[in-house]
Formats: sequence, structure tokens, C-alpha cells
Amino acid sequence: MICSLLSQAPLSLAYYKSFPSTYKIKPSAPLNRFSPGFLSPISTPAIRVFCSKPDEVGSMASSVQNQGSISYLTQRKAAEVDEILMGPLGFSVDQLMELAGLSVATSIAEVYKPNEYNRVLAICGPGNNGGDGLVAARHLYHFGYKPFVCYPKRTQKPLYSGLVTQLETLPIPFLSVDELPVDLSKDFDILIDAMFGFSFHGAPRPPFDDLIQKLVNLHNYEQVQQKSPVIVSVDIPSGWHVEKGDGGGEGIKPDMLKFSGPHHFLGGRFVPPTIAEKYKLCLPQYSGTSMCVRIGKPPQVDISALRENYISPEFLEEQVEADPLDQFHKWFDDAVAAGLKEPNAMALTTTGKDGKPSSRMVLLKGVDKGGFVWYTNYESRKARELFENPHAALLFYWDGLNRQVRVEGSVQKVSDEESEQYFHSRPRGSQIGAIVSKQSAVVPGRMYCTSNTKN
Ligand SMILES: NC(=O)C1=CN([C@@H]2O[C@H](COP(=O)(O)OP(=O)(O)OC[C@H]3O[C@@H](n4cnc5c(N)ncnc54)[C@H](OP(=O)(O)O)[C@@H]3O)[C@@H](O)[C@H]2O)[C@@H](O)CC1
Ligand SMILES: Cc1cc2nc3c(=O)[nH]c(=O)nc-3n(C[C@H](O)[C@H](O)[C@H](O)COP(=O)(O)O)c2cc1C
Ligand SMILES: Cc1ncc(COP(=O)(O)O)c(C=O)c1O
Ligand SMILES: [K+]
Repeated sequence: MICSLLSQAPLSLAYYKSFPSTYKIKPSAPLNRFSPGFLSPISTPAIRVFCSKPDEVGSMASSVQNQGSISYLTQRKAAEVDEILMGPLGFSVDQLMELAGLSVATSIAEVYKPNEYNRVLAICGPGNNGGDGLVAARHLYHFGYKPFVCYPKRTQKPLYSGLVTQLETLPIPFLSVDELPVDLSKDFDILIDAMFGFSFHGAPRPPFDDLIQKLVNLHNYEQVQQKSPVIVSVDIPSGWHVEKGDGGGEGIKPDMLKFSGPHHFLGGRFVPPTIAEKYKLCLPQYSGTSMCVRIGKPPQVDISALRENYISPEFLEEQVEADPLDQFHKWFDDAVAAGLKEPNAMALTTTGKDGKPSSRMVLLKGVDKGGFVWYTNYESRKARELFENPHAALLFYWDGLNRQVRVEGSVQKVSDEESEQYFHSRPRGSQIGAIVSKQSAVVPGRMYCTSNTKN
């Protein structure tokens, strides 16, 4: 259920009614230009990443360069990078493994939600790739998944026995190879292939030969089954030649970390500039606080199949504040406490005299009994429409909380003093931007700017 608060004069709560109707909006203007007020949409060119050699596989330290193509590190160079990181650059293997395992877990959580893909089997090999799998299993447990671990060749080093102890105390069950079902598709939703990374060589030895075969076989089961588990390969698909890839085409076909497939993530947001320079790594832009970044083709999605299962605590009419503004404050505080990004972002819809509505995002800068306050340019399109028709609707949507607030009402300008005060509270760059950019106007090019407007 989405909880929905509709504030009008008087403010009231709105309930959903469900009836069979669909609408289609035909954009009346071509959707081919950036909206002028969007937060620096093109200040830094996005790195376009695509794979120039789809049959090849790079290590986790693969780099992005040559205007958008991926370049690869050889097996020797990847190992060399490890040695430098863990030698003169002072990193410990524990540290790098923790970062790698956390990146794997967060990438999985980004794509496969725990309410749909809950049962995870991490198949871990004897080396550091296996260690990445052990760390990922621990994080996934805390993210709400139910992980199992198959770790048939345990390495007797304190790092690994520590990781095993951490998992056992959660508790995460360890399964022997014999305990695994022949067909993994029924018991697991996600299979983490953390058997081998860049130090793999030759043909896989037992018991990993059979384990790899179990993952390969999944594609045969897939034909008779509707849903089969997804395979997430850490660093490289185990069994693939580290530099030549899946030569015979008979290896594991992972769903994540697969060049031709939909989900390929690159970690490495810790690589110091000295390494990046030495190996000519042109690292991608990581966003926010993410340790890894999606690269390659964006996933193809069936829009009609996108669906969330909204699970919210019960919300009864008697729990609703008598004054919708009080309810708004409560929910706003919840949105802030939940750590949502820009909880004050709201869609503002205006309609000019032509009766055609237009919406855009603005930031709420204050709210009290007098109304909801935002700031904008008095010469913008929305300002013109509000001049023609001083009525507007606001919409807040707090993803994660499954709540929206709808506000409808009449609009007035705040006082000049209040406007001035807000303007002077803004960072210098925003002030300059507001002065030189003519909001809502098409900019003929990057070389042009005007100086006749002011927010
Ligand atoms: N770069 C980074 O930033 C970071 C890298 N990290 C991770 O480390 C990974 C590299 O780790 P790694 O060097 O320990 O090697 P890995 O591939 O796990 O396996 C070696 C083991 O497999 C065995 N083995 C080999 N071939 C075999 C075969 N045919 N059949 C059977 N066994 C075989 C081999 O045994 P051996 O042949 O030596 O007897 C040895 O025991 C890397 O891919 C990444 O995931 C992160 O943890 C930290 C940050
Ligand atoms: C998250 C977000 C917040 C925004 N906040 C504001 C704002 O507070 N004031 C504003 O004038 N524009 C803001 N913008 C830009 C507007 O969405 C819009 O592009 C711009 O105001 C021009 O709109 P108009 O041509 O319909 O008048 C924001 C954009 C985004 C994506
Ligand atoms: C055009 C414009 N004006 C105003 C704002 C509000 O920004 P600030 O919080 O810097 O005042 C934004 C934010 O995105 C904006 O894009
Ligand atoms: K692997």
C-alpha cells in the first residue's frame, strides 16, 4: 500500500480507488533537450563504457579508457597491481577483500531484491576470490538475504578462519559438496561464483570441476523451468581462461559480471592515483558513496513487468493527525530519519491560461500554516503559468517509505525580503548560476549566457 496524504483547503486524506483505466500521454514537445535548471546535468561528460571485445574477460582492476572502451589487464599485470597495493602502498589483503566482498554484496542488492531473491549460495574457492565470496555472504546476511556457503577447500590462514568464524556465528550454514542438490535451481535464488579469480590456470581440479559443471548445467534446467537462479560471478566466471575468456563457449554464463549480459559492475573505488597512472587506468565515475559502478550496456527492462511489493506497517485513520500539516511534519521527519536523498524534493505542477499542465521538481525550503515555500526564477515558465493561473499542485514521493503527499492550493509570492534572504543564503556558485542563466530558456550552446535574469 502507498500511504497518500492530500492537502487541500481544507487539507484532507485521499484514498486510492482502483478501476480499470489506463492513460497515455503524448508529449506535445519533442523530448530532446535538457531542462535548463537541472543540477549540472552536463558539467562533466559521462564516461560511456562499452566492451570492445565481448568474448574477453578482464580482472576486477580492468580499466576504462580510449573514449569509452574497456581496456584489460593481463593476468600478470593484475597480480602485479595486487602486489604493489599490498606492498609499498600499505594495503592489507583483509582490507581489499572486505572492500571487494562488500562491493559484490551491494551490487547484488542493487539488482536482486531480497524479497524476491532470498536464498543465496556462495561457492567459495581456496584463494582470495573465495575470500571475496565469504565476505559477500556476511554482508548479504545483514542486508536481509539468507546465505549458505559451500567452501570445500578451506585455507588454514587466520584471515580465512576468521571469516569462517564470523559466518558461523551469525549463523550462516556451511554445506559440503555432497550436501548440495544435483540441481541447484530449486533451492537457491542467487548463486555466487567465487571459486577462482585471476590466479586460475589450467583445467579446474576436483571438486571445483563438478561445481562449475553444476552452474553450467543450470542453463539446461532453465529451458524446462520458469525461474532459475541467477549466477553472480566475482571478478571472472570460474573456469574461464583469465585472458581469453570462455573460449569454447561451454563455460558458466553469469547473469552478473557478464559482458554480453545485463549486469556488469566494476569495483575498485580505492585505487590510488599512482596505480591508475602507472597502469593507465581511466577509472569510471563512481556516484554517491558507492564502492562500485555499473558498466556496460544498461539492462533491458520490460517496463510493464516492473512491480514492487509495497510492504508498509498498518496505517489507520485514527492514527492520522487531525491537522494534515502535523501529519506532513511527522512523515517529513520520518523521511529525513530514513536517510532519503533530498526528502524536500517535490514535483510542482502548474497550468497556464492554455489549461495545459506542466510539472518539474523544486525544493521545499519551508513549511508552516501559511503554506509550502519554494524558490524559483520569476521569469521562468512556471512563474509565467502561476501569473496566469495562481493555483498549483505539489507532490512528494518518499521511496522506501511507500508514502506520497499531495498538496493542492493557491499560490502567492513571498515578500521581496524573504526572497533576498534566501538568495543570499545560497552558495556563491548557485547565486552566480541563478543570475547568469535565463531559466526555462533554450541555451543556444555552451558558449552563450545571458546576464539579465535573477532568481
Ligand atoms: N586485485 C584486487 O584489488 C583484489 C583481488 N581480490 C580477489 O583476489 C582474486 C585473486 O586471488 P588469488 O590470487 O588468491 O587467486 P584465486 O583466483 O582466488 O585462486 C587461487 C587458488 O585457486 C587455485 N587454483 C588455480 N587454478 C586452479 C585449478 N585449475 N583448479 C583448482 N584450483 C586452482 C590455486 O591453487 P594452486 O594452483 O596455486 O595450487 C589457489 O589456491 C581476485 O580475482 C579477486 O577476486 C580481492 O580479494 C582483494 C582485492
Ligand atoms: C531535484 C531538483 C530540485 C530542483 N529544485 C529547484 C528549485 O528549488 N527551484 C527551481 O527554480 N528549480 C529547481 N529545479 C529545476 C526545475 O526542475 C526546472 O528544471 C527549472 O526550474 C525550470 O522549470 P520551468 O521551465 O518549468 O519553469 C530542480 C530540479 C531538480 C531535479
Ligand atoms: C534552478 C534551481 N534553483 C534553485 C534550486 C534550489 O537550490 P538551493 O538549495 O541551492 O537553493 C535548485 C536545486 O536544484 C535549482 O536547480
Ligand atoms: K569467480
